[in-house]
Amino acid sequence: MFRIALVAHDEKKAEMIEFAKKHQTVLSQCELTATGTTGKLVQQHTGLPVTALMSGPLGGDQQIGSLVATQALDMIIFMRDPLNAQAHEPDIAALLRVCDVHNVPLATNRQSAEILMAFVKLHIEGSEKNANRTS
Ligand SMILES: O=C(CO)COP(=O)(O)O
Repeated sequence: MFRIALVAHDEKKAEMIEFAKKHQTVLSQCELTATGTTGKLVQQHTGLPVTALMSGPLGGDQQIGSLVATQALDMIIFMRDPLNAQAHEPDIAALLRVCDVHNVPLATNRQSAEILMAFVKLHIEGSEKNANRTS
């Protein structure tokens, strides 16, 4: 099962919700973790179970980073706001860095996120086909 983290800055929360709704079927077959507010919103709007950690500015990005460092996540969908400065910029930079350190796929915009979702979908469909063949 893919372990995916969802993170969205305030200006990108609506886009994250729309993204989660669009990919609800695929995401329902994944284990979802998120920063606090993103997680609550995705859960509210989709009904998907999401483990919501601390809010980003309060340490949520660092918690996601620690999951990356311990190989507890397979990919991160991070809808970043490139136009507004964030108070917790150092935490964000650290999260991006730790993904590169551990070679964990990280999408920081919608189109990259779509490509990662297409990969996850293909993978899930492939596993289902294999399961049907062997059963
Ligand atoms: O700030 C964030 C990522 O840097 C996101 O945090 P929230 O999901 O709690 O808004």
